[in-house]
Amino acid sequence: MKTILVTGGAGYIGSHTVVELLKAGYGVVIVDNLVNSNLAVLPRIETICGKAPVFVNADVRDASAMAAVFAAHAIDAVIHFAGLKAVGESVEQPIRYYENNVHGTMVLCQAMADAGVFKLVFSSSATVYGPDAPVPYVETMALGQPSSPYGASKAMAERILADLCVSDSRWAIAALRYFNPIGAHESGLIGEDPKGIPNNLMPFIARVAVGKLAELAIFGNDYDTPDGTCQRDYLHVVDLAEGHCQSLLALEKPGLHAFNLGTGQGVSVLDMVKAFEAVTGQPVPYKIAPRRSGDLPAFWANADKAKQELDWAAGRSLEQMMADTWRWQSGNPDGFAQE
Ligand SMILES: NC(=O)c1ccc[n+]([C@@H]2O[C@H](COP(=O)([O-])OP(=O)(O)OC[C@H]3O[C@@H](n4cnc5c(N)ncnc54)[C@H](O)[C@@H]3O)[C@@H](O)[C@H]2O)c1
Ligand SMILES: O=c1ccn([C@@H]2O[C@H](COP(=O)(O)OP(=O)(O)O[C@H]3O[C@H](CO)[C@@H](O)[C@H](O)[C@H]3O)[C@@H](O)[C@H]2O)c(=O)[nH]1
Repeated sequence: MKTILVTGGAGYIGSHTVVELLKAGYGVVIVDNLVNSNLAVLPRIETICGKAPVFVNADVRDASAMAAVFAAHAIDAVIHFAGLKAVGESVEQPIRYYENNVHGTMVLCQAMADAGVFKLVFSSSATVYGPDAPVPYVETMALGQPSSPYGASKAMAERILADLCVSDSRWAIAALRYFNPIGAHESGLIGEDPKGIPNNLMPFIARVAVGKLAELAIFGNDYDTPDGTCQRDYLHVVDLAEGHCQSLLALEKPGLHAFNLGTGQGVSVLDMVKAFEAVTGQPVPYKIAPRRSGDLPAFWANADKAKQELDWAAGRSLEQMMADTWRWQSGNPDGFAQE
């Protein structure tokens, strides 16, 4: 049985990926400092899978703690989710973001090399293409100039990982560029649980529908898009989790391999509201508000490379994303905090 170290495995995408890894027969060791997650996710993972991951409460920037993890467990590969992800917060706290996302990745990689582990799957983002890239984004495009420290931290980490691969041919790294993951596990037991008022569209819609927030503000309806609202490539978080399992197979080839993980379809903010209402029957009151600084009008993936090289495609429908989001939100109105 292969054992995967999952940093940030208590978080939103990490927890769904841990479920898919356990189901696929991997052993899992989670390292998470719980800065944006809750221990209550662990028994829920065990309920879904019938088995539990090992959990280590540690920070990936803590070199001695990471050395201890590699000494205690025979790790075959690492999936590195641990990072901070709020775009607006990163503009206010750039050093905290670079320190966590860039320095954290460097400490992890050094610990891996010291332990003789050279297979890594890295959580990157569509934002690395930068604001000027033509749509759809394709992996052959150069990294752009992301406009936020968060986006820049992901692009910097990718550059460092590319340099590592040049320095030592034992490294095999997949940089997975996620588009907009939404939805929840179909069990309704785990899902996205942002602290405070959500920044992202889907959890905001879900909190309006469950009565925790009064109305959605749609940030701009005067973009040059079919209905004037921004378009994004929303994919089901379980499809994304499966993409991580598939990408582990790509780690047989040395070097840095970038993959877009998205559906290839752009969906507008208004279409998201309509789809949620149609699937759940819950009204989502909204108002049109000014544009949000830094938002791009529209972007989506060319996901052909993942299909060809990973045999992966985002197959779950928008309807399923909405139904699963609502099952999670309505069954857990206070997220994991109620436990
Ligand atoms: N959710 C998205 O829309 C999205 C899009 C593109 C990329 N990503 C990236 O994917 C990864 C996972 O995102 P998510 O949505 O699951 O976020 P999340 O905040 O739910 O999960 C991140 C996890 O990492 C942990 N963590 C953060 N810093 C840590 C550190 N220094 N040491 C140990 N643990 C630490 C947090 O406690 C949390 O459990 C992040 O790197 C994020 O930047 C997310
Ligand atoms: O209350 C809200 C929240 C969002 N939006 C709009 O909804 C769309 C999607 O916004 P959001 O869910 O915040 O996603 P993005 O801004 O596309 O950013 C996400 O997707 C990027 C690409 O993967 C990642 O880099 C980011 O971390 C992640 O937050 C945008 O047009 C927003 O203007 C609203 O109208 N109202």
